[in-house]
Amino acid sequence: MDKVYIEGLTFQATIGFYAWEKEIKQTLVIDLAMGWQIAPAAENDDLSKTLDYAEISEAIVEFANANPVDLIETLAERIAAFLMAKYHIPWLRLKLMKPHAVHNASTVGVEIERGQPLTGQQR
Ligand SMILES: Nc1nc2c(c(=O)[nH]1)N=C([C@H](O)[C@@H](O)CO)CN2
Repeated sequence: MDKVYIEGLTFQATIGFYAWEKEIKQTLVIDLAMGWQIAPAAENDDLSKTLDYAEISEAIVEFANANPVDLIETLAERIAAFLMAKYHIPWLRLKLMKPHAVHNASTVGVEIERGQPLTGQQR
């Protein structure tokens, strides 16, 4: 299956279970792989036939800031559902990290896979 990637998308958002976390913004980092048939875009050299990683990166940051939640699990699920619906993405793997949450860990996070990978016939 072909994929379009965004790795290390780093941004600030309000996220966290504790009251003090609702008053600040914290760093989040996303790695995202999206199943997509890239041949039509390549054949026509046409951005409109693929997933625009620049547009999607902006959409993720806007969505995260418009939808503050407690848990990174909740944000990961909501971003996945939002992207799949808006961009008709059949399958994605999303890793959401909160690097400064645990002082003696380099990062913490969740990783989810949603949807169905494209089969050979759909490629
Ligand atoms: N599995 C999770 N564990 C924790 C989360 C979370 O979102 N998922 N969040 C917190 C706090 O918000 C933490 O980041 C503050 O130190 C704790 N554990």
